[in-house]
Amino acid sequence: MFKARQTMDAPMTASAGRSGADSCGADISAQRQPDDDGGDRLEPSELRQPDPDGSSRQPDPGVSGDPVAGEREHPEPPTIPGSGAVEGDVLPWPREALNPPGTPTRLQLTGQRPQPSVAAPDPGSGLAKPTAAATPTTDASPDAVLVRRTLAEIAPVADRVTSYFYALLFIGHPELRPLFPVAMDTQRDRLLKALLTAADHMDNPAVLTEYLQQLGRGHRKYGTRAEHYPAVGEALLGALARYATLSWNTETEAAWVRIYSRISQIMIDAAAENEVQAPAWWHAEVVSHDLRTPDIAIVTVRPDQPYPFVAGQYTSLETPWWPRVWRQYSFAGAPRPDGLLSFHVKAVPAGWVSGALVRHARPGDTLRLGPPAGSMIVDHSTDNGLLCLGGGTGIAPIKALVEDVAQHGTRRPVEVFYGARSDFDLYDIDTMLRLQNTHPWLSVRPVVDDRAHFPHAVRAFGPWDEYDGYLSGPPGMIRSGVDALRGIGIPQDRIRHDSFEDLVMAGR
Ligand SMILES: NC(=O)C1=CN([C@@H]2O[C@H](COP(=O)(O)OP(=O)(O)OC[C@H]3O[C@@H](n4cnc5c(N)ncnc54)[C@H](O)[C@@H]3O)[C@@H](O)[C@H]2O)C=CC1
Repeated sequence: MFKARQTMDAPMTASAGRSGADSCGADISAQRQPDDDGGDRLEPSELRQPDPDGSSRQPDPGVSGDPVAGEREHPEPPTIPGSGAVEGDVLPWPREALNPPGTPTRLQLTGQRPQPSVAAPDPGSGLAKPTAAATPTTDASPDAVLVRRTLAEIAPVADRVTSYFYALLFIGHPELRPLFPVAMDTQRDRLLKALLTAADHMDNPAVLTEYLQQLGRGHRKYGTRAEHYPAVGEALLGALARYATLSWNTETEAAWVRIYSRISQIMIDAAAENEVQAPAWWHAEVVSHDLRTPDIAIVTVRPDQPYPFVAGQYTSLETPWWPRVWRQYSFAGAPRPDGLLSFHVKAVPAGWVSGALVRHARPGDTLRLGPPAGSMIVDHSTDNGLLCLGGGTGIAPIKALVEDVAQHGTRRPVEVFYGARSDFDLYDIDTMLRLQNTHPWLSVRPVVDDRAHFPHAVRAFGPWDEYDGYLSGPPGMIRSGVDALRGIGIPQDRIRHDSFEDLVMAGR
């Protein structure tokens, strides 16, 4: 172990030094919100809410405990959005389709209807589980075989590994504790999960590198500096050695040191490169708050400096009420000339950030935004149509994709299926139908379905062989949507959606 620890200092390279010198770690305390004094030592129940505008507004009364893992808010990669159309564009589906565009399709599912697909494990739960490729195969590298053996061994005790990892980290390096949220209960495994997920995919360098670069850039907003990485590596190896007793030996430890050195170096380099191009975070003032249902708000903000992004991407967002608790939201529109950004936020049960954004944010409040991320963007190198499935607030990036196609002025058919559990939940249908009226190449089909069969509605339409798929919504809908789109003939490599883990696993 000692040897391993020494070896893990390797990532401290020239670029690492650059990164550390003036990184946001120093700035973050300057940016800390008024309520943040000593906050990281408080338990959630002790939290006092700030009152940034002097009013008595308080965060979500429904918040009794911890942030919920499912709060995207956006499935976070463990811690990855003028028309030239001519009227009369021919849309490649039969006109005898069930309902005309714009008419809600009600799925009266019977025995004859498509059955729900078998859901894959929830990527949001537990540590990185060894994937199909975790089974040693002849083409897996020797290090990958060793690393996956460890992952398989610790999977059943994931919670304990996580607790031990953070205990080691914070006891050995208390100076790192303030970089993490006050309440770690559901956030705590994001870092570890990211590392283990990366390790599990070490034989897929293209995907791994892109993922880690994004992770490295994204960590700048937390105040992460290059010199923090060895401490994390020590805690990682300490936790693995403690719980993978059967597979842990010198050889395995050396393999983990090599992979962690690679992981951390890619993250450090990406952060250093990004530092000269972009701020670690942006401040953004809420300029409008449109409560569409009691639980869903469209929040529009004005960043304090230009915010470059591409339609289909998402960002991380921190409210003044819950410092260092970040959640991800997709941009609900393509970049616009006035620079404003909109987000669709649904207050989920016990959702700290979502509750605060829906129930307490008001014009004049200031949020923080992390860098843009995500690769669910329009492929402009093809003329293929876009088959888009947006479930619930997952319609937000789909709207951005539609605006993007419109801005490019191409005549590509775009077919949007907008799924919701009830008519009431189709909170943005008017906007989507307005877009449909403006753009002849666009069709919007609301699908009201509360039995999780929504993605299979596409089967009744088509043909879809000249379409690319874009999926956005709850993780289960994405998984079921991938199955449905593959079932109607769209190859995997033409199906786009967020979530690194889903992408990697589906790509094997
Ligand atoms: N707000 C944002 O910017 C974005 C949000 N998301 C995600 O979208 C989700 C939206 O949640 P809600 O609005 O509550 O959606 P919801 O739970 O009400 O579901 C929306 C639609 O998806 C269907 N569905 C749900 N689970 C399914 C499953 N397992 N298989 C097949 N179909 C399923 C439902 O039947 C419904 O038609 C959240 O998970 C959020 O993280 C995704 C992208 C962007």
